[in-house]
Amino acid sequence: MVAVDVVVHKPQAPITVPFEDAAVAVRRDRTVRPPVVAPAPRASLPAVDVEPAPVAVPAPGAEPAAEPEPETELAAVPSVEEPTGPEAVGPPTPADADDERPDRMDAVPPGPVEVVIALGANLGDPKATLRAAVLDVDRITGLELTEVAPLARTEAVGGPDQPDYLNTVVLGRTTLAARDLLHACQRVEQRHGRVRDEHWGPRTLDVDIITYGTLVGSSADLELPHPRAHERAFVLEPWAHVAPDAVLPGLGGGGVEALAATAPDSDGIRWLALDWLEEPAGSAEQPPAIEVGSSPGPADGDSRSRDVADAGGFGDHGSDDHREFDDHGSGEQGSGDHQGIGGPADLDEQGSGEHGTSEDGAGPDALDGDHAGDPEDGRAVAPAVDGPEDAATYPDGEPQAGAGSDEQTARTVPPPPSTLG
Ligand SMILES: Nc1ncnc2c1ncn2[C@@H]1O[C@H](COP(=O)(O)OP(=O)(O)OP(=O)(O)O)[C@@H](O)[C@H]1O
Ligand SMILES: Nc1nc2c(c(=O)[nH]1)N=C(CO)CN2
Repeated sequence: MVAVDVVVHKPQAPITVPFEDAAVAVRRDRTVRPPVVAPAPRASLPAVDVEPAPVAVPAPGAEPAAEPEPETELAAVPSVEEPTGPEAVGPPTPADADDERPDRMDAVPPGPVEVVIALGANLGDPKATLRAAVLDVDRITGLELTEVAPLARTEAVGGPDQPDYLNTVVLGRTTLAARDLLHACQRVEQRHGRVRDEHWGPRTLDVDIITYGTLVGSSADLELPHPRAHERAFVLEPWAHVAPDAVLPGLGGGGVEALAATAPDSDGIRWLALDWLEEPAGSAEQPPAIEVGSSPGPADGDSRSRDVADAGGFGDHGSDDHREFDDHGSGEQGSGDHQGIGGPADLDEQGSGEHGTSEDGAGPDALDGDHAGDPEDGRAVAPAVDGPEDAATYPDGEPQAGAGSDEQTARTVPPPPSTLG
């Protein structure tokens, strides 16, 4: 506590009546403050018409302004940047970690914000899970997917010994606040039996928000961009295929294509598959919509095995035929014309890029002939990723449980993938 006592003695005051001393005492300390004002209510959904107050964004390189002394406990109204504008916010404050007050992660954006979401799985039937999960993510109220990246088979990074992962990313636009999007993604994880028990351990499904517009910020439960995205080829590589010009904002950020090439795990990208969203016939059950606006409840182990992955389940966006997705054109973040995905002709036209030759995975005999490239010219192949019944084959000939059955001869560089919407 800081306090001060001031005493003023006025024995020589020009007063005609005699007196000994006149003293005035003033005591001031900082514990007495104006009454506390209740925090602002949390932005609720789908109140997209609520305009958050802008937050001053320092110019790049500028010294942060000195913090003014807070006058009350009123929580600052959070801000979300324009999708294209710069945003820089400081590290989390103690308040972020200590309480549930709204922060910028709760701000409902004034307009749609472009987002990138990464999905990964290495337990159960990862391919089927990811297909279903993409549909589930697409059905999140307040989120519209625009692109689905190729499916990448990737060596596990960190954690215990575990099977390879299948990874992909989806691009979209959302009118949700960042934290509401996180909760919706966590509900998708839980639908697929996600249980958090081991750090970087194997999982049926992981859904991470990689970017939310250009928002750079951190709170106790959400950091944007994802703090490890810049060093994860298993995120960057599929992302770069649908948005080669994309830029990852924030510390360590940069051009996604360049980051993908230099990421420590770039050699762990075994292959990429194009037409992986195609579902075997006879699984057209429509999943319920993912609701948003509340925190996900505890994981429900019974909910994981729904077989929902019919391409028609993309709500209003698509149809059963992935080629129709292509015809809808790519989103702003996407990469243009990519008709006829998965066919060898497309691959020949577009070349095989840096991963063109075959060195790991099964031999060409293991591939569906419709999708295999020409093994003689060393070009990339775009594998069919059809049924889980296909035998997994690895360089050492040993099947592995985790990443399913989508093997091929090479790490591949396919043409751009499915476009939704
Ligand atoms: N951008 C983000 N996307 C998803 N979760 C995030 C993000 N930032 C922070 N988190 C928090 O991270 C917590 C742990 O997430 P999770 O268990 O998926 O981590 P992980 O997948 O094992 O590791 P990693 O975060 O390295 O991918 C979540 O409960 C969530 O609150
Ligand atoms: N290849 C790969 N490795 C990982 C992944 C992942 O999705 N793919 N996720 C992790 C924790 O999120 C840790 N390691």
